[in-house]
Amino acid sequence: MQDHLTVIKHPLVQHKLTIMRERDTPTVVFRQLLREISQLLAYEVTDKLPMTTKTIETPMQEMDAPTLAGRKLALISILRAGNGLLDGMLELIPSARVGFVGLYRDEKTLKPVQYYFKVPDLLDQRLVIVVDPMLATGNSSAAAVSLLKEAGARDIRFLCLLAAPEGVARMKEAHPDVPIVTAALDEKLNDVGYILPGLGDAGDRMFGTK
Ligand SMILES: O=P(O)(O)OC[C@H]1O[C@H](OP(=O)(O)OP(=O)(O)O)[C@H](O)[C@@H]1O
Ligand SMILES: O=c1cc[nH]c(=O)[nH]1
Ligand SMILES: [Mg+2]
Repeated sequence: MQDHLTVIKHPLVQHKLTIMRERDTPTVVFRQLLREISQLLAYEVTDKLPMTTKTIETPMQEMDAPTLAGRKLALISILRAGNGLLDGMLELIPSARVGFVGLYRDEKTLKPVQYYFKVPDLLDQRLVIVVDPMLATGNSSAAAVSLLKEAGARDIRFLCLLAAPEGVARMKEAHPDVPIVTAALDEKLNDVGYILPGLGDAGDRMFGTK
């Protein structure tokens, strides 16, 4: 990936995102749409994976056919809301190793509080895709990426659903080497750190909490 920020404008992504944003969309629909969008976003965030060929036999003849070069992959979910993106991506990439970074935002300071960290080994040899639907201040994603770098990760991409300009700037400053893929770049944060127009609290909408 070359660009620091890639916004996926595919009609299916944008249509599903609009339904997710609507206040009255129920949890069951929100969750299903996040799963579907994650698979469309996975397509983009895994582009340019190294390929090789192998010789196969079709029913008609032998051919040299393209196949993944076996690059090791790790999907890292920032708990809790990251799990909504993770589930769909795992359906597409079932062999990926999976890690979890448990973080929540302190409502007053907007700083992340860590409560869990468990990641696959050999992170330095893997493409590491960090997933979290919301990039707001960027404090959570920047902290998660720092922890992953401390654990050895070198080739990292960040996948989210909505990004605020403030969060993109924060990530660019802290981790200019980490490309971001998102379905939308929204306008701004409100004075308590929520994305506008946004979709509200992704974790709450996904899990039916308040
Ligand atoms: O960019 P930031 O300002 O750090 O905000 C984004 C973070 O906030 C949300 O998590 P939250 O703290 O609500 O935890 P949850 O996933 O458990 O709901 C979201 O899923 C991100 O992790
Ligand atoms: O708008 C926001 C900001 C942070 N976390 C969310 O879930 N939503
Ligand atoms: Mg939340």
